[in-house]
Amino acid sequence: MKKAVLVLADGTVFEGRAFGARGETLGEVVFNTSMMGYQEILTDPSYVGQIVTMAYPEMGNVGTNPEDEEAGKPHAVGMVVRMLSEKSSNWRAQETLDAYLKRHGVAGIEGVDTRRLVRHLRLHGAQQGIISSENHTVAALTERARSAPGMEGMDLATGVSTQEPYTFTTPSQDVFGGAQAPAPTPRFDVVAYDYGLKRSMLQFLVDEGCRVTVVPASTTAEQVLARKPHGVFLANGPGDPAAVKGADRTVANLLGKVPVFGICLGHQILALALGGRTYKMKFGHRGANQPVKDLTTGKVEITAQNHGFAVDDASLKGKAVVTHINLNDGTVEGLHIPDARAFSVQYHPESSPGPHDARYLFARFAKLMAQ
Ligand SMILES: NC(=O)CC[C@H](N)C(=O)O
Repeated sequence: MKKAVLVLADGTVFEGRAFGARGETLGEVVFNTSMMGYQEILTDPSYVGQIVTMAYPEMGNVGTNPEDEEAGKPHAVGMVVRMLSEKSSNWRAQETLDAYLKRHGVAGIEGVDTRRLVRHLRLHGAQQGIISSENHTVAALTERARSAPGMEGMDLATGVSTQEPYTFTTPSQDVFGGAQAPAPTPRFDVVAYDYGLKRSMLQFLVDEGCRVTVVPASTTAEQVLARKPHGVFLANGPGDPAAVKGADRTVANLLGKVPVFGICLGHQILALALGGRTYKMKFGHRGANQPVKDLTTGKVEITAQNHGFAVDDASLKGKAVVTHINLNDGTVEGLHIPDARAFSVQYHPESSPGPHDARYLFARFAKLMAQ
């Protein structure tokens, strides 16, 4: 295999071998502690502009398949792994991870001391970096990574959002049982803002009896209200929430008029709509093992997460109730605005990949719409 390097903006170098597409890729280097689900992670549009390091040491052993795609293609711009499994060993596998990334033009590096890399990012923060299998000097690569703009101020959601509205009616799939569960008869019309959404979120909404209309991020509140929806869903997405053009004002104009449920970027935008502030975290939360406490019940959920920004609790000035916190660092994980029939979570109740502890939140949204 061809030699490759990962060079961070602070000049740290990691050597390894190229896999996936050859060449060079630049992005924010982040780490994910999930042991499985690399295909769902790679295809999650929230990873636009990011190179994902998988902390778990062996990747690629179940190959890739058409059902585990969260969007039509991988959105992460690069992948860093300790050991790449050359063989796919799973009844659903259709392509190796290497061939899959090659086909989609995504560069990877394997054989990297990912334990050192993760510790480095944890200590010094997520930062821009380059994977390269071309023979450039480390100094040149460092300089390029150093001068690349960071995530702050980046409106990446508008770029990945759908151009046209569309209807989504597919329920979640039972990959073990083979056939799909029949979709329940729709009871609710839901408008879903696409900031870079994962398909499984829509499937779980359909499972709860929602007829989902997905709309572009730039859709105005008036256009949405004209559809007379029972509820509005704010999806996840890449980049800086504060940079998503007009999103805070749009959501502010929806609050109080229709039930709202937000996930991740959607949660952050909901906070901005209330006049709150979001900030860039040092290295974020990415993985399938983040403990979150529901302050209203005292219950702890193990959650899937993927975010690099967070809501500043103090900036909300009591306009929302903080319902959930992260038990690792105390950051805000959930909000409730009782007067406006709106709630949101920073984590991913659809998981995909990850534990199913929080899937009840889709039912909570349905209950809110039924009232
Ligand atoms: N998954 C998401 O929606 C991520 C939201 C935002 N881009 C962040 O990194 O915090």
